[in-house]
Amino acid sequence: MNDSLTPKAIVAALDAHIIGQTDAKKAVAVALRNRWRRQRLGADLRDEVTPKNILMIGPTGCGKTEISRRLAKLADAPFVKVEATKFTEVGYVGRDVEQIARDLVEEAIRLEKERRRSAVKDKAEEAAMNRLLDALTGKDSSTATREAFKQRFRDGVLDATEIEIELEAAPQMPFDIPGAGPQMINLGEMMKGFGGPQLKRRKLTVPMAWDKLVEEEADKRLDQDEVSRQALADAEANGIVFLDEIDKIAVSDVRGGSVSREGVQRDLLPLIEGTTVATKYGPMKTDHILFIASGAFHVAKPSDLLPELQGRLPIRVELKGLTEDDFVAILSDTKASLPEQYKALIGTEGVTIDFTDDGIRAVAKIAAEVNGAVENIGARRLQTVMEKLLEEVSFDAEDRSGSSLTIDAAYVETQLASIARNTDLSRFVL
Ligand SMILES: Nc1ncnc2c1ncn2[C@@H]1O[C@H](COP(=O)(O)OP(=O)(O)OP(=O)(O)O)[C@@H](O)[C@H]1O
Repeated sequence: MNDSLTPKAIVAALDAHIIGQTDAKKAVAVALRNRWRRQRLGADLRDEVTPKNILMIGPTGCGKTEISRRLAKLADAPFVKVEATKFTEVGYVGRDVEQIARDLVEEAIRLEKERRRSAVKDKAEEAAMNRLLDALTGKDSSTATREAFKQRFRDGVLDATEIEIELEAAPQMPFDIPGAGPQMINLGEMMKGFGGPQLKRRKLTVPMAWDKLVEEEADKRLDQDEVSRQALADAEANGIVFLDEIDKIAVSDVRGGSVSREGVQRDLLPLIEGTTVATKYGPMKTDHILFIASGAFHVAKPSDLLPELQGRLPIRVELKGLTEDDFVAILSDTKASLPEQYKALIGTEGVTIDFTDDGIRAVAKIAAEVNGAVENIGARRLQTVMEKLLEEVSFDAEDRSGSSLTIDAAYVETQLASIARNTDLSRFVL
């Protein structure tokens, strides 16, 4: 992990994307830094220090997932999000929770491959280009023809052309056998025993074929054993699991369903306390995974969770519901904010859109109003409101090329006010 990721630096980096919620940002920042600190301890003490897992309490759409996801990205750490309620569904068997660890390893594998692909990029691209030219011009084509096609490819002339290429078939079965884990059949590996991996012909556009070929050529050049080993270690030491809706498996009453909910808590416990899960890359220890559990806790309270589980989530942070002013800040002060995204997207069609300050304020006001009148879904409301606001322009942007549009309070009013003020309608539309 990067030495410069001090708690202050982490909070500052999160501030660029998430408005407010300082307590939660500080808690995750310290948790991440503690991992860095632990790596610097002597071996005997290092094993004793377990992560101080976090319980985030706050209404929906206020930034719980976003903070955790951004933290993982910052740390380049494997991250998975799981809904705790998923395990209360019909057909659930206790060991399904182990799938969380397996998913984390898969994510670590993806990250590890991504890191290593850049090292073999040049060689992979060279080989991919040869295969692409074989497909476009035939294996026996002259150097001049190949060079000409290479140039056309680079100039984007072939972007809409479709070609057939041979790719390795997916290396494993497309479905998991519940609980099978390590015994999962790896078709790619099996086929190697029968003279190489299975190939499959696929028809793709040239740019898509290029991406697939580069990926395949890069993977061929990676030491798969080394990738697995490193990814497993990465998941064990740096993995972050976000357990959403933990409040929904707390037992606040004795009515139906509570047994299974308590059962899920019991099943989750070993994972959080530290156990070894069999994965197809080898056994994985879960002791040092950081768990961030989250829930609104409108009905159940944290004290309704099993005491053992409460003990494993010692850091409690409360996140606040977002106000109209927060919405203004989210729209104006975050990196790659929604208005910026729409501006750039519509800009590709030659239409310039600009948001005025009062336009932004009007969007924030309507989002807050609809949240109050219909259902409070937090900052997610901004997405639905913005989408509706720009629906018309998004649809016919190509006819407006060269024009510009100023989105001020008056424009927002005309587009949205009638929907926003009509509760029944906004229930469906916004
Ligand atoms: N404080 C905030 N600042 C900026 N954007 C926010 C904030 N809170 C939420 N958002 C945006 O709203 C969306 C939903 O937020 P998020 O996924 O973090 O919700 P959540 O609190 O985890 O809710 P849930 O428990 O329902 O999953 C995301 O796109 C996120 O970027």
